[in-house]
Amino acid sequence: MSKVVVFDHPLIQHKLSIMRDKNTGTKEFRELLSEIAMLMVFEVTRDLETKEVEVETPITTCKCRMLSGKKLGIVPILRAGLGMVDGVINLVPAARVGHIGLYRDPKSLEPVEYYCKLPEDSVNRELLILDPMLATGGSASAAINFIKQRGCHHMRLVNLIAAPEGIARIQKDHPDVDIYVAALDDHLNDHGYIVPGLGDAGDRLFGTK
Ligand SMILES: O=P(O)(O)OC[C@H]1O[C@H](OP(=O)(O)OP(=O)(O)O)[C@H](O)[C@@H]1O
Ligand SMILES: O=c1cc[nH]c(=O)[nH]1
Ligand SMILES: [Mg+2]
Repeated sequence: MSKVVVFDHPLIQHKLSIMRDKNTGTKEFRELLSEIAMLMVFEVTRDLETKEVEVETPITTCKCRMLSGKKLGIVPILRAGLGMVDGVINLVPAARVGHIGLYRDPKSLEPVEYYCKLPEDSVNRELLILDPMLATGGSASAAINFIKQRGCHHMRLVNLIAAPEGIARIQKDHPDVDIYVAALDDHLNDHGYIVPGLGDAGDRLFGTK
């Protein structure tokens, strides 16, 4: 069963509250999403493997620790997931970036694929799938399917806000994928939007509405 980790750090919660406010404009929304993504990835990567290495400082040699496990890759789900890339790259500059293009059909709420390009060596990487919103879970589940079809089986899902419906969908379809969120909201409305949520993340990020 997927583990669900909710980050209740005061800085994350403060910034997310500003993002939820309907009066927050595109510039601030974009900056906050990037900042929260950076704070989240700090915790998401807490259990990465390290190994002991010897380092020569200007004073002496000492035993230190450095990353030793799988290299990381990040996979934003377009469009809104793009807003989390910079924040993550700031902390993990060597990560390769793949893209999955999906939009949710407004009537059926089913995901429609329009792009998928993953790094060639994704199979050997631990992938962080980025999307601010986990609503019905249809988009994230489809994205995970694409990734698994390409032979990658090590991934984590990182969302800003999740609805219980989305969590249940991922736990059913992909019990091997852990989910990291900044907030677990109440429910979905009749249009499939998260309540209370923050509205349409892609439109708020790119100012398209
Ligand atoms: O869990 P689901 O019910 O599938 O909904 C979540 C999806 O909806 C949003 O994308 P959207 O379809 O609005 O595309 P956009 O990012 O291009 O705006 C969001 O960024 C997720 O990808
Ligand atoms: O609340 C929601 C649900 C899906 N996509 C969004 O951008 N917001
Ligand atoms: Mg959208």
